[in-house]
Amino acid sequence: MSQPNQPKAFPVSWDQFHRDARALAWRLAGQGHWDAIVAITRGGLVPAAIVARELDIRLIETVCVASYHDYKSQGELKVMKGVSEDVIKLGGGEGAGVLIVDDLVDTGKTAKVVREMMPKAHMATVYAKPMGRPLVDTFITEVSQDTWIYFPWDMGLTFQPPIRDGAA
Ligand SMILES: O=P(O)(O)OC[C@H]1O[C@H](OP(=O)(O)OP(=O)(O)O)[C@H](O)[C@@H]1O
Ligand SMILES: O=c1[nH]c(=O)c2nc[nH]c2[nH]1
Ligand SMILES: [Mg+2]
Repeated sequence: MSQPNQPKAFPVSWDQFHRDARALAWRLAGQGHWDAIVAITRGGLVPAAIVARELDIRLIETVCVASYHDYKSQGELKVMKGVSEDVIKLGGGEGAGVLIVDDLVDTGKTAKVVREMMPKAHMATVYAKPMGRPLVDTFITEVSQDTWIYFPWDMGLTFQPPIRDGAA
């Protein structure tokens, strides 16, 4: 189970996230036409907005899943809102033509639950860890399982002690 106190840290700035999400859009653009995006809230909302802008996708749905209830442990996975039948049926059923977007896949628990709702959808994340990687069709950057990704919306500017004072 991943935790923010993982030994390795991968901090991502807004600029970096925008570049990586755009790179994801470039990759997806070469793979066909998408009728709709299903964003996995909340982390998937940000890359979904960027991908939707780049690929001119106007039909955006959410699936509301929460798995990490505090910053210490992965709680039970909860689906708070599913995907509308209209979106699932779009490209002929089972999510064909639908792009599922999330910020990352870690253990793959979240991706597995959402994929089961739309088996023919295309799952895309910006980042992936090895355990979850088999559940994702397209991603940009892989980090090791013992790395915690720090997203820009979870961070703020803070003082950094000089390296000579023992900063890691
Ligand atoms: O592959 P997994 O182990 O399931 O973990 C990945 C999920 O965990 C995080 O969401 P989280 O449930 O923390 O909610 P949030 O998007 O609202 O931050 C992240 O945004 C992914 O959706
Ligand atoms: O901010 C986050 N960083 C991560 O590495 C992660 N893994 C699951 N959920 C996560 N949230
Ligand atoms: Mg999430």
